[in-house]
Amino acid sequence: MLDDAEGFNGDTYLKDQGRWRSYAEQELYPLFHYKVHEPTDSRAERKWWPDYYRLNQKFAERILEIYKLGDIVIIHDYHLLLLPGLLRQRLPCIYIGFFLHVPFPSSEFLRCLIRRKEVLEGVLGANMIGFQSYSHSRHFSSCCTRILGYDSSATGVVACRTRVAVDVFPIGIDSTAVEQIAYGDANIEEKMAVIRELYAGKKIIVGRDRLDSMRGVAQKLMAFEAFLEEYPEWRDMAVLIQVTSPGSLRDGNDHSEEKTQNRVSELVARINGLYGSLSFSPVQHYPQYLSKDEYFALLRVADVGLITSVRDGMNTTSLEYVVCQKDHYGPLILSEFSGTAGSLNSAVHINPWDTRGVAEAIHHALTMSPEEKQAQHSKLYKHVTTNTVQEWCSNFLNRLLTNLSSFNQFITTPALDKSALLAQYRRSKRRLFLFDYDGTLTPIVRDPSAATPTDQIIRNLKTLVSDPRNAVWVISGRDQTFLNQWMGDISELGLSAEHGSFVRHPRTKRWVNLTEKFDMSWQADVMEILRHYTERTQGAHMFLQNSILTMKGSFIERKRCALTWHYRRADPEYGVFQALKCRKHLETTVTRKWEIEVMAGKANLEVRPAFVNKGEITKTLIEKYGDEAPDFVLCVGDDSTDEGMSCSHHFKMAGQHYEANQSTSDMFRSLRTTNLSQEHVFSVTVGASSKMTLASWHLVEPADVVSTIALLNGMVGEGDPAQPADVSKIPDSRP
Ligand SMILES: O=P(O)(O)OC[C@H]1O[C@H](O[C@H]2O[C@H](CO)[C@@H](O)[C@H](O)[C@H]2O)[C@H](O)[C@@H](O)[C@@H]1O
Repeated sequence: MLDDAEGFNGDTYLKDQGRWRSYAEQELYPLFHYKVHEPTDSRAERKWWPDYYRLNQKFAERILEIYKLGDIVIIHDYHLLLLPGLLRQRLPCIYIGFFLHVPFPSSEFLRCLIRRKEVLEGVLGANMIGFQSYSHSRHFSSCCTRILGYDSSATGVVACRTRVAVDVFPIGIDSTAVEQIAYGDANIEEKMAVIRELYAGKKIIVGRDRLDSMRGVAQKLMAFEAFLEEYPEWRDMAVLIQVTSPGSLRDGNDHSEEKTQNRVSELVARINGLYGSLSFSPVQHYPQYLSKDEYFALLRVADVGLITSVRDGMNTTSLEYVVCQKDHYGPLILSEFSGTAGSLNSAVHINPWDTRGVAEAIHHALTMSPEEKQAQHSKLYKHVTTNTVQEWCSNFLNRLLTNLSSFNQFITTPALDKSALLAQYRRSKRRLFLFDYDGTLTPIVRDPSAATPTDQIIRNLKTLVSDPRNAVWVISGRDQTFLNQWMGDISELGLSAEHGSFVRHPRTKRWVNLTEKFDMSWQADVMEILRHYTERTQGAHMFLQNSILTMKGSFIERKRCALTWHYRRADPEYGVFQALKCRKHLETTVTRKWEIEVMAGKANLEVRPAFVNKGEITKTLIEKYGDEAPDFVLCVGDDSTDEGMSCSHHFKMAGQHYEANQSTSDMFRSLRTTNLSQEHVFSVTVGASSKMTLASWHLVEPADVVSTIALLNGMVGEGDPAQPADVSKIPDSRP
């Protein structure tokens, strides 16, 4: 990536430190603050990206040198977004917590980043990702769904093989240290006296910001100008002391920092020209760094603190201001776009874009009664001194440890032990195979009719059924027509359609309808509700995995008995939202009237008679063996409707009913109480090892299921994943 031919040798690295930060500060930082730069030929971006990658790689290399098993790595901020992924590649079991100090933008903004995918995948290498505020965490999860196609919620993202926790940790300051410095230094008192003397008889409004466009200094000045215009009584009575420290590289590559600087100077000159005199300028602008003494003196002497940032992660000045006002109770005016706004509820909240509104807020702050100021301040002070940075550290660590221990102990399902499976297969005489279809024998794709079995699957199923010791069943939610069309020719294969509603026994052509006597009038009521949601859950153009997809919207699959409402082709987040509403609607109306059940499948809701399910059919098949129980059972499924399939027998034994929300420990304990000998049963879920399941084993994807069958058939190399023939067959990674 970087070599001497490019002119990068060790010395240059050391001298040219700024280049390592270029990508983070000129691309990520502005974009994370909702700022897109002017169109460019993207040459600079292409130059910065390798440096950014290399920087992250260097950190990874150094960590790997000193890492010991069990160590926890905590990574901070946007300079190191790739580091979690780089570490995870080398050490799959490493524990990583990541915290982002700046905002995280909505997917509409992140999409503008050329390297959006790499950045998201990189940070998803962590076990837990922390954000300053709920909206940032929600945006992140939504980006993972909309840009990477992963399943996500406000609390986590399921990335390929594992669940990454997402949480909110608003950061605090070391309030004790700030208080000790601000109140324990005679120099500060001296400086305060000087400022007070300079502005004797005047109210002091203080602003201290970095000079970049995100800090809203121009907005602040415009609001101050409006304040002097609207409230002439304050013209000689109030001064705005604004200190702006120079920004870093961060304002993008469109010279906007320079523009902000010019705009600020113009505004200062205009306000002082309009409302100042020879003896007094209402805006005192200091474009410089402040010493610690000066900074704390200014915060202590202020009558009002004014923060108008248009976007920031956590505004520490606002927190320090609160500590410094413990004997003066100056109100804090705080932008609602500041990361601290969510925590500092008692501040005077403003919208920096509402110039007149901010002017009014300044007047209000200056005219508050002493009691009101004190009451407001004491709430702010309590918050800042309770939610300190120390508190933040322990919260972050505790939550990370909880997440790590729950992943490790309860959720992780081991990969299928294929040698144990093969050994038991070879020594057994009565073998039962139960396969789900969608997501198990074939990958999940966007269009149900495109999920057809490959030649390898058919060949392997045929070989499997040809052994008289094997009873092989496909137990699916699909209807008879579909199963007949694609697997009907394998006469030795048992088929169960629509979640156990219809059964075709091996070596028969006839389908038995188990719902024959069931009143089907419920379908009309359910259809009406499903139509209502179909009409309201339309399609969208969506960006997924680097291509634009036209999502046609939700639709109803009408089977002979069951009705399935599919929302995979709707906007992913809106589809989930509508499905929740639809499910609730069904469960508070039709399921009370009829003996029917609503199941949440993969991007679908299915409604079918309550007495048929995959568990029931499994139970019947096992019971048929009577005293001669099968000595080999392989049961493979991928979604919640299959969970009942792998455990029906032991739940009967335990006299319990399986509840989807039953705690994991209960579920696994129950699994061990089956009446079939445990070493004869292989219940396998297809998906991540971190998936909540009753199964004892997992395989990552349908291709692994096929290769496992091939292994039992002695057809090694037969189970290689099929190449998708057309775009409709490209697996959809969302569950
Ligand atoms: O029990 P299964 O064999 O797993 O069948 C469950 C449902 O699968 C089908 O829908 C699902 O797979 C589609 C193709 O990959 C996918 O587009 C859809 O989003 C999934 O929900 C099928 O259409 C349903 O009838 C089955 O009940």
